[in-house]
Order: sequence, then C-alpha cells, then structure tokens
Amino acid sequence: MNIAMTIAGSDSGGGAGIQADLKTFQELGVFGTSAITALTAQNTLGVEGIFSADPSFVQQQIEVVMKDMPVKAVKTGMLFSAEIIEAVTHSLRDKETQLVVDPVMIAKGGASLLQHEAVTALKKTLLPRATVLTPNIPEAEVISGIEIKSPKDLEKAANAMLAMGVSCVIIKGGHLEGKDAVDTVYFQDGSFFSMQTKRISTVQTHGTGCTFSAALTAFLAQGFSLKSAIIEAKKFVHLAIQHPLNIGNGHGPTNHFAYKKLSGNCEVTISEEREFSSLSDYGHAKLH
Ligand SMILES: Nc1ncnc2c1ncn2[C@@H]1O[C@H](COP(=O)(O)OP(=O)(O)O)[C@@H](O)[C@H]1O
Ligand SMILES: Cc1ncc(COP(=O)(O)O)c(N)n1
Repeated sequence: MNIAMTIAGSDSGGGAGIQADLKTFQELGVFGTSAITALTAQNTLGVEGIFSADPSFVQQQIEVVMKDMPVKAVKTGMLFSAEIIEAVTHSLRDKETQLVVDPVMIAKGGASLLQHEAVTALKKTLLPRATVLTPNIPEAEVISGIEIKSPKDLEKAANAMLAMGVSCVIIKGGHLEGKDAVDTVYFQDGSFFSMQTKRISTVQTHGTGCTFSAALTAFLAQGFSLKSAIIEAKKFVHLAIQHPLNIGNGHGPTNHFAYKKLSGNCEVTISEEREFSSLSDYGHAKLH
C-alpha cells in the first residue's frame, strides 16, 4: 500500500485542508496520514476561527508517523506561521520523500491562513526542499514579488520561484477569467507545458487548490512520473468542480467522488508553446 502524508490545517466544513486531502488520497487508493498544523472553525461562507498547533507538536506528528511508515510523498497546505514552517522543514530533513508545497495564504472567504511574516520562512527554508510548488496567481505574486499581468510575467514569476530551489512550479489559473482554466508548469531544466480544461462557471470551488495538490501527491506516491501525475491531478480537480455536491450556502466543496466514478474521463489540452498562441483568450484574462 502506498502511503502519503498531508501537513495542513483542518477545515471543519470538510471541503478544504486536511479533510479534502484525505478524501482525495482515499479516492485514489493511497493510504493517507496527516499532521495537523491548525484547527479552523470554517464553513462554505468563511473561516470564523483559527487555533494553531504548537510547532513542536506538528514536528512530533510528522516524525512519529515517519519513523514507523514508509511515506512516499508529502504535501503541505496551510502552515500558518514561520515557526510551523521551520518545524516542518526540520522534520523533513534527511527524508527522500517527494514534497508538494501548496503555499496556502488566503481562504476563498478572505481569511488569512498564513501570517504575513511567514512568507520569508517559506521561501528560505521550505521551498529549497520542494519537488513541486503549486501557487495560484496571487500566491505566485507574493512569493516571486512580481505582479502578473501577462503570460510573460507568469514566466518571470516562475523563474524567480525556480531560483529559490524548487524543482517544478505549477502556476494555477483558477483566479483568471477567460473560457479556459489554464495552469502553466515550469521545470528547473527550462522545459515548460501548459494544461487547460474548459472553465466551469460555478461558486462551488472551496478547496480546489487543496484537492489539486492532494491528487498530485497521491499520484506521486503511486509512482507516476511528475508530468503524468500533474496531468492526472488536473483531471481529478476538473471533474470534482464539474460535478458539484451543492453543499452549504457559500463556496461549496468540490466532488471528490467524481474522478473514480467517471474513471478519470476528462479532456485536458496540453501545449508546449511558450507564446500561448493556442490559448487565444489567455492574454485578456483578468485577475479577480
Ligand atoms: N472554475 C473552474 N473551472 C475549471 N477549473 C478550475 C476552476 N477554478 C479552478 N480550477 C482549477 O482548479 C485548480 C486549482 O486552482 P485555483 O482555484 O487557482 O487554486 P486555489 O484554490 O489555490 O486558489 C487548477 O487546476 C485550476 O485550473
Ligand atoms: C484549512 C484550510 N486549508 C486551506 C484552505 C484553502 O482553500 P480555499 O482556497 O478553497 O478556501 C482553507 N480554506 N482551509
């Protein structure tokens, strides 16, 4: 049995965070373990409270699991503080496991899930250890310090993040407008591809980023190559958004059952053209 770990915050509403990650692992046939960084009192309308864990206890959760079980891939989500980021990085030292870092900063309802001063710790300590970094556009802007207004800016921002030591950066396009949801993927060796699906008009997008990075982690734990794990994860999240469960009164959760139910049947268009010539409306996309 392949084992994955999520190091993230608990979402009491069940659509994002630890809960989204474990549901995704389970659906993809991977045994899920977890280290909880914070409890959030949250529903589809927003986050009403945050209670963060002691950094040393986060470290203990990770180390106790890892000394007993061969964890193949790890993902991080909400890390909340510089102290927790340092504890996580310390726990993963000497470990060969692949690491997916989803740099969760702000919840869809607007609540801050990462303290402002923790961004430096993220860049200096955790990113050099990461296999894949999965920022959305606003997160990519904060980490890289580059304002993203065009595809050229995307590439500049990706290069700035690759220079921090991550092996691969996926800049997710969920926050753009335009008829397609386009994510762009950049590797250390200079190679690149973009992947796009039709954009679905919906507010049921709570936990999309968590779900995408958890699916990617699960596929890596199963031994998929990095590129095929990324593409399968895009299918997983697309199907999860396409078949909403209609739960709650705000940004409802995505449907983690859809990928398995539909046997992963989802069209993703892959392009290796840097000029985005096939993505005609991308340049007109506006940030939310
Ligand atoms: N409305 C949508 N239709 C189709 N795919 C979407 C939509 N919104 C987000 N996605 C996809 O979901 C994944 C998560 O992206 P995003 O929502 O930008 O992340 P985050 O939750 O971190 O803000 C990406 O693959 C993105 O392209
Ligand atoms: C515990 C936790 N982790 C992550 C998110 C981000 O998810 P989203 O951006 O969809 O609100 C969240 N809302 N809560």
